[in-house]
Amino acid sequence: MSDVRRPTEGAPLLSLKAVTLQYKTRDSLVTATYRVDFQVFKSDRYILLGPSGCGKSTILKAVGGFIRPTEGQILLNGKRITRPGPDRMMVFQEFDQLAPWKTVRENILFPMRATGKFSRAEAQERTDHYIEKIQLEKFADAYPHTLSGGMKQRVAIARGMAMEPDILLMDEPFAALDALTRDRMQDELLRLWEDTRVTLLFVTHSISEAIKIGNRILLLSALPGQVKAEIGTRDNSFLDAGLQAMIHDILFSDTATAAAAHA
Ligand SMILES: Nc1ncnc2c1ncn2[C@@H]1O[C@H](COP(=O)(O)OP(=O)(O)OP(=O)(O)O)[C@@H](O)[C@H]1O
Repeated sequence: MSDVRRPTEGAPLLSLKAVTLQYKTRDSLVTATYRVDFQVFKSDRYILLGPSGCGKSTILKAVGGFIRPTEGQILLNGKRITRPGPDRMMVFQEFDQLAPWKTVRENILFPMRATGKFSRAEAQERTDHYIEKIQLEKFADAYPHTLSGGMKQRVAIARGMAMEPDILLMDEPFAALDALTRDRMQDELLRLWEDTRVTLLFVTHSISEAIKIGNRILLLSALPGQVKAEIGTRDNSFLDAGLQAMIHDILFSDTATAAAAHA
């Protein structure tokens, strides 16, 4: 498959500028990320990679508009994010993210109609298109509890993509799947991306998944998450053991590293 690199021109779609994210509880203050900077361009498959608890999901929640930075700015298309919106769809790790009382078809259709972004006819057409893309035609009228974990994740991805968001936020969407299904789902996501060129912001703590899915990878340090490096990948770089070793070294070294490039 062809790779999309960071465009050398044009404004970024998403910018995080010195973003500090904190959780304040009655008796504690957790700093999840400290002054994180990065930019995502249209059609990037941008990966947030780092050890457990380094604030990856918290960054995704902040881009989703669910929490506000204590310090810094998050801009989408040059505008500050202040609340959730249909321009940012989310796919979670959990299999229970679909509405259990709605069929596959209704789950995919619902956000398109609820937000009024698409007419009834357009929404129906887009639903059929995505059901075909994820090869669940036979399950279009099935309820989520009758689907496997992988099938549910395909529906959640189709629902997100069908909305044509500016950016699709994916929080370890394949982490709860068995290794074989996970591998297939990664291939399927890349196929869907080829069709849609949707911008992805994808969280994982798997180095191999990051290299396979991403065209750009942000490496974060342990809590509080700080940027250690940013790496660009190339076609078939998931076969590149050297890249895996380099990422491992950067992630687990003590010193912060300046942005690294993998030509
Ligand atoms: N609602 C919350 N209240 C208080 N602290 C929280 C809350 N959610 C997360 N945290 C803390 O913020 C830090 C970052 O959590 P976050 O879930 O963003 O990490 P992560 O990198 O996504 O981890 P993982 O890879 O394990 O999912 C952790 O120390 C976590 O305990």
